[in-house]
Amino acid sequence: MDKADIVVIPAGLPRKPGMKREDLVGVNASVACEVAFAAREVCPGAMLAFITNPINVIVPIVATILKAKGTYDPNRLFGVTTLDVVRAQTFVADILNVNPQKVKIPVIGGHTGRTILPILSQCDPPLKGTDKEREALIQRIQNAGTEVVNAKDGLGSATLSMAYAAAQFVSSLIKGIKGSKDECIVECAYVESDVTEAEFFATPLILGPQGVKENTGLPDLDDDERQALDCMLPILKESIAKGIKLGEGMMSSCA
Ligand SMILES: NC(=O)c1ccc[n+]([C@@H]2O[C@H](COP(=O)([O-])OP(=O)(O)OC[C@H]3O[C@@H](n4cnc5c(N)ncnc54)[C@H](O)[C@@H]3O)[C@@H](O)[C@H]2O)c1
Ligand SMILES: O=C(O)C[C@H](O)C(=O)O
Repeated sequence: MDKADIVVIPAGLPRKPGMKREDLVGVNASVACEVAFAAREVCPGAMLAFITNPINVIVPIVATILKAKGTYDPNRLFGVTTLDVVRAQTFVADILNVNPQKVKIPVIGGHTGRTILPILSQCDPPLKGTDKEREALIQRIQNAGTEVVNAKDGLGSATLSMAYAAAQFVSSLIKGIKGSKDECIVECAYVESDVTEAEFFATPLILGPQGVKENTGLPDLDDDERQALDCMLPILKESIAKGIKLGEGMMSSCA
């Protein structure tokens, strides 16, 4: 890790069938801040990309600790939510019978249950379908992680698809660092944000040499999506408050 520009953190316990991602916070919070502290010792200024669950809580924990230590840069701390986008692309591509890599679809919010909000109204190519079909698709995207955890029956969570998603996200971070003038590098990720009343929130981000170059904000939303956003915000805010409180409590144990 010495002098690394990017540190990707996949360490931690995966859930077992019947568990929620938040059930992992007791064990994984300490993993997250130990790794973050080590990274700050040997590669201050590195971009930190956390895969460790529960993302919605882990990122606020790490931000709180780093803030207190004076080493926090909100543009360089990411919760990796790329897998939600990859899933949305894949399931939409199945329906449209197109190459998943050609599907563009923002997924906003956080990384669990209803906080995962795929914005189907902005899908390119456009997606048609009844309200019932759209609702089923949204639920499939939101529950895909649980589907894998159940299928693996105690042997872990999504591995290959996560590796693919992480490779895509990190490639984009690298392209951003290299500062390609001709290319606008955009990825959704869970970062500190003032886009909604949730202090951390995933939206499409333009990446550059310093990490987040620009937060593009909320995509256009239809009425159902706006309602889903309103429903998700209290859930997300509760997780964030929990993360901040845990982060404050963990300062001495992680140092
Ligand atoms: N963000 C996402 O979309 C996403 C997707 C998949 C998995 N995850 C999360 O990633 C984490 C890992 O999941 P997995 O399925 O790869 O689990 P896994 O058990 O296959 O791998 C976890 C690895 O972390 C290591 N580890 C555990 N505690 C550690 C510590 N204290 N220090 C260093 N290494 C440690 C283990 O030795 C193991 O190699 C879980 O928290 C899981 O929920 C997130
Ligand atoms: O679902 C999990 O526990 C792992 C990961 O968050 C996923 O979405 O696959």
